[in-house]
Amino acid sequence: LDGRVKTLHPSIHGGILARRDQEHHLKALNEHGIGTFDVVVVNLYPFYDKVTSGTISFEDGIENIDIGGPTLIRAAAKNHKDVLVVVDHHDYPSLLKYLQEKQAGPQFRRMLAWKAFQHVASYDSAVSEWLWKQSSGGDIFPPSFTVPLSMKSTLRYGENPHQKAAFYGDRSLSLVNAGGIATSFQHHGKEMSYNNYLDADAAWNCVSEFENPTCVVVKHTNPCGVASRQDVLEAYRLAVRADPVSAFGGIVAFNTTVDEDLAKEIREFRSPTDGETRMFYEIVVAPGYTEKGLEVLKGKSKTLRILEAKRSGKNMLSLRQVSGGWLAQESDDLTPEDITFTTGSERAPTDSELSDAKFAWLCVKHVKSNAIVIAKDNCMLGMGSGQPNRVDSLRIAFRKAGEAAKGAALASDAFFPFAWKDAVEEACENGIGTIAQPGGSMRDKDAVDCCNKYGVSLLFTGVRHFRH
Ligand SMILES: NC(=O)c1ncn([C@@H]2O[C@H](COP(=O)(O)O)[C@@H](O)[C@H]2O)c1NC=O
Repeated sequence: LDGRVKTLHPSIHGGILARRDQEHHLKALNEHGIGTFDVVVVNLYPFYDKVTSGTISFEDGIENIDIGGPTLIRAAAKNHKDVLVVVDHHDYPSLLKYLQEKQAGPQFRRMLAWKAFQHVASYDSAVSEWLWKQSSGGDIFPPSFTVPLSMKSTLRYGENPHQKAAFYGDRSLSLVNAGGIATSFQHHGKEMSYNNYLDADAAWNCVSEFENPTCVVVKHTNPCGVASRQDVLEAYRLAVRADPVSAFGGIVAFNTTVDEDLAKEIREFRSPTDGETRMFYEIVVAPGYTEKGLEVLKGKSKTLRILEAKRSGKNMLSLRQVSGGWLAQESDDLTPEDITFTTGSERAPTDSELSDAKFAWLCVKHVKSNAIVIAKDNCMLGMGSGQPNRVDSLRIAFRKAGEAAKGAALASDAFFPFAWKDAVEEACENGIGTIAQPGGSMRDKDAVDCCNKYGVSLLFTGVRHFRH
């Protein structure tokens, strides 16, 4: 059958599966003239590499599904008491040692068997994911699926030092060119911590949204400074100035290559709070570094983590754990280009107000709900995040923005419920120029009336950007 049935034979599988401590098993082998196998080493057809290396026909995909290999592996792993099974070249030295010393303890055998079944499960998950893609017409929610994870590193600790932690890479086919923090390269610095991964991910995803040279500063997964400028040095200074206290110890992300000048600025910039303290960051993330830029950024200190990342992919399946289960959703890929900003107030926004509103809207998407962002001239002036009510988030954003909020744009990640004295009124009283919000509240009209009273332009986006 064109080689489809080579090892699927009783002479082979009998020799692997026969229990050496069972007289009748050995007798049966003898009767059929079958010998025993002590070691099974298998390299499976490279299905993963084949189906991820560009276009491959459905027929070629099918032919690359290994059947004999996994069958050998499973048989040997089941009978690991008598047969050593090796699927990973890293285990060749220990195997060699066994072959020389002719002894392998039960723990070593069980470890090989564990690895064998894990290897086959991961292989099958790729085959199954591929077949789902071929058969589901684009449905990203299979009724069941297996996520192939492999450990990238153990971590010193988790969110807190009393929690053990590790970092796993996801080998799902859909993520093969997905980029993002999980596949970033660390040029320099201390080992990444659990919280570092979360923060770097938030910073990288946010900065990747912007087309113009942009700097995003993240603290505890929230962007606390964002600025876009043709001159990225200026973008960096503005992003830090938005909230220098929070930026201290934060993560700084750029969507442009970091060169010598920018690296010097990152290293030398003094905190705008006192003009003296040199800013300190946990991580710098960028799509690339010039040789000199990297050298300057490394400096004398060994601590600053320097990551080089590729743009995170779109159309991702986003998974999140709850106790006893996982929630799955499409990633939030909407950009301002996908959104119609409809004027709801009597006064339409000026071009620059509309541009401010779009910038604020991009930022607010990355802030934890309830989220409010105040922005002007492609620069975040203040943000309020994670408050259980919108009014508090708004007050925090205004407090951070200060006087600069006058005439600026405010984005709210969800509609204003307009209960009690509402946030809209407070924003208008504070001199905001434009408000962008999804709309959809039963009391949208109150928000419109309020904006008309103050001459504020109000934009409805029709979509919201909750981030829990
Ligand atoms: N005591 C604190 O408030 C505090 N200690 C550490 N952090 C921040 O937590 C993050 C690092 O976490 P870890 O220490 O788990 O690697 C950094 O962003 C660091 O600046 C803190 N949070 C700062 O806002």
